[in-house]
Amino acid sequence: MSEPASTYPSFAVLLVDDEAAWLRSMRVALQRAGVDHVLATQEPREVPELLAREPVGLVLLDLNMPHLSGEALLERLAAERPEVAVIVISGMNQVETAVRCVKAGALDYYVKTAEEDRLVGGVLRAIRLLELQRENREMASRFLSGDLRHPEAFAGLVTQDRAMLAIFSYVEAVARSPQPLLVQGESGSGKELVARAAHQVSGRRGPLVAVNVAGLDDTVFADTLFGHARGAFTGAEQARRGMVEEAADGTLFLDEIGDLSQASQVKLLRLLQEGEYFPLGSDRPKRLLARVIVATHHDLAARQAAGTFRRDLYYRLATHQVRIPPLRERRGDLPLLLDHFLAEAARELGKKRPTPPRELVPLLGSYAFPGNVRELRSMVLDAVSLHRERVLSMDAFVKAMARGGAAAPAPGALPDRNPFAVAEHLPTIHDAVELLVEEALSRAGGSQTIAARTLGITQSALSKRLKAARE
Ligand SMILES: Nc1ncnc2c1ncn2[C@@H]1O[C@H](COP(=O)(O)OP(=O)(O)OP(=O)(O)O)[C@@H](O)[C@H]1O
Repeated sequence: MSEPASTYPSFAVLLVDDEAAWLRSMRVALQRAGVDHVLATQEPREVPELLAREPVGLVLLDLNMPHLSGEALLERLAAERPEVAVIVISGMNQVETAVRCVKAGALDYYVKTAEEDRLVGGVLRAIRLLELQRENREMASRFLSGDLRHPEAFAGLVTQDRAMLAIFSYVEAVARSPQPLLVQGESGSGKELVARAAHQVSGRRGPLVAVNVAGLDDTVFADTLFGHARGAFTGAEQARRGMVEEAADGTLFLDEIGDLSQASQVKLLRLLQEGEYFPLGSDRPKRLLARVIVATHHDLAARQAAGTFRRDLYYRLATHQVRIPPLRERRGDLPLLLDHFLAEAARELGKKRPTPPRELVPLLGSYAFPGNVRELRSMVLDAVSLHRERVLSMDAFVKAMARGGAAAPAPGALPDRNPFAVAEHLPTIHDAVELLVEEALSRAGGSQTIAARTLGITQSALSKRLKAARE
């Protein structure tokens, strides 16, 4: 489906006033505040036809106009186009009129003499509200249909996990929002891939510019993001564009945001709040034209609660957020990912794709994967590079798991419900252990190594137990 190029908001704002000078100044003020799509008319009678032709989501309506009064038009719009929001702008500061307008369906009421900033602030708040409502509706319909409009953007993310697919739907639903997107998840879980997909579905024409902000001191952070003017500091012989400018009309992806210093947090907050920034040594502000996506492997809410991450910045960043589940919470993806990485490794190494032994997936399923998908990928690459026979050896995997702290059973492996809760008669401890061992061996395809790992005991302990049971 073809979609319009990215503009903010996703709908047009229509100004209706018989005063040409007010229309002009309001249009400029809104455009300066980043509202790209502004239409204007001096003729209230044209409005219904304009609404039929243009994707208008918000009308700023003057009350006192010749031919058709603002109040009459407001009533007509409320009846015929209830989905279009109306903010009334009146020359009069009359409470009764304001109450009447709000009762008739106006979203808000402003007096024309109010400071322009207040009026623009009110319009921006209304736009934000309408965009959130639109995103909500879109999300609800996507969850119901389960369809992705741009599956190709997510093609690099191999998964059939329901939680992951729901995240893709969400990312699509908020793709056009100018609000930041926060992507959380353990290291190696695919945060950067999700950020890239979000950029791809945003319809933004500019590039995705990625900056890892961990370990950047505040001066380097400011210079990297905002750039500098010529002569801004000793050695600054040339002016330099910052990453914010490089990412114009695209996406600025700030990775490891949880590690940002306090001073840099203030700078980022100001950038997001004001939509403007100053390159170092320059007194000419530049506009933020990029959408910001941030990622972290930390729990940002916990950092905020602990006081290491600014609360105001957290709330700015967290309007839209996703948490990528760790691989151990989506073990159903293991066969698919294994397949994908085996093919990838064989291609990279110029080898024939090896056949994985039957026991490999259960073995991988018993492991916690602290390094998530990245760890699985390198395990597979390592195993394929050592591989000689037709069937892939499990040795490389067993060794890699031991290095990754595999002795402990995988966290999260405990069932949600006690499996004995449904048993009419409880088995004795001896019988329960026998049954457990039998089940683990059957799931491990008879491999004692894997069964022992699943049970959280050493292989020699399992083999002793089996011997004892046979005697
Ligand atoms: N669902 C997936 N399908 C295919 N490959 C994946 C998937 N998830 C992650 N990967 C691979 O795992 C590696 C790590 O992914 P990515 O860089 O997106 O993780 P991250 O969460 O951003 O990690 P970090 O926190 O360390 O920056 C990449 O090589 C990527 O190709």
